[in-house]
Amino acid sequence: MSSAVSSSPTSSAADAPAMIVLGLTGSIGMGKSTTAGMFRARGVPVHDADAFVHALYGGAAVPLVEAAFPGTTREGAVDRRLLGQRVLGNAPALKQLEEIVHPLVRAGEAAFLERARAEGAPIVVLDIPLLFETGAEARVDRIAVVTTDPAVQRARVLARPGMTEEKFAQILARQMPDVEKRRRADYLIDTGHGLEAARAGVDEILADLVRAGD
Ligand SMILES: CC(C)(COP(=O)(O)OP(=O)(O)OC[C@H]1O[C@@H](n2cnc3c(N)ncnc32)[C@H](O)[C@@H]1O)[C@@H](O)C(=O)NCCC(=O)NCCS
Ligand SMILES: Nc1ncnc2c1ncn2[C@@H]1O[C@H](COP(=O)(O)OP(=O)(O)OP(=O)(O)O)[C@@H](O)[C@H]1O
Repeated sequence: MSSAVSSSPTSSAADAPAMIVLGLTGSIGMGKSTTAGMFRARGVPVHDADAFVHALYGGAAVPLVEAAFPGTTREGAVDRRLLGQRVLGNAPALKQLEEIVHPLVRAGEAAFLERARAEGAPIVVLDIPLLFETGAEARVDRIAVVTTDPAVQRARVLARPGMTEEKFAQILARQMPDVEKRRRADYLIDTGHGLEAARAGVDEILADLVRAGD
């Protein structure tokens, strides 16, 4: 794990204590959600962009998605399998979907940050799969990249129900390569050595952030 950090945490109000925003990212199957859960278990508020999208697909995004991709919603909810079939491997369609979804995710993230600030949280985590790809670096103070060996990643992803080699390749093609993400990270969490090792990594990061906030 690298502890090299350059920027200092920022605060929206001059008299309020600074809240440190940690960006958490990683490619498909690297263990991002599991690691985000470890931050949550330590009492750190987490905003999970993938989970937020999934929730939107049972609410605000449904009419927008149905209008753009007719036949991909069922009984008032987006069918992610059908939608995935429509957009994965079709770059313009995926871009169109991202243009619908990403502003809603940004708004949800802003509301989350506002709530966390009001509650006086010292540290929060933004779990953003496309952190580097969408320029979200500018919205976080530090970046942790969840990573492991590509063979482990591959085995994990292909073990998922409904996952195929083709779908995996299509998603990977839309994500910045892991090696580049690692290069840009302030911290690395390797999920290839079990849950305890990853938890220890999470605790080291939190200790470092607490020092940075002092
Ligand atoms: C294509 C969809 C319907 C597939 O749904 P499904 O439940 O099968 O997959 P899930 O959402 O769990 O994502 C699987 C993996 O793909 C990654 N991923 C999702 N969307 C994208 C994307 N636009 N570009 C690159 N990777 C993506 C996720 O981070 C995750 O690692 C869904 O991922 C989606 O709606 N994506 C577009 C919205 C988006 O950009 N989400 C990313 C976070 S804001
Ligand atoms: N530290 C760890 N030790 C062992 N297994 C792990 C660890 N972290 C994650 N895993 C396993 O790896 C798999 C993928 O994890 P997870 O769902 O958290 O990945 P993800 O990066 O959020 O995936 P996606 O981006 O595709 O949603 C799961 O089966 C999970 O149990």
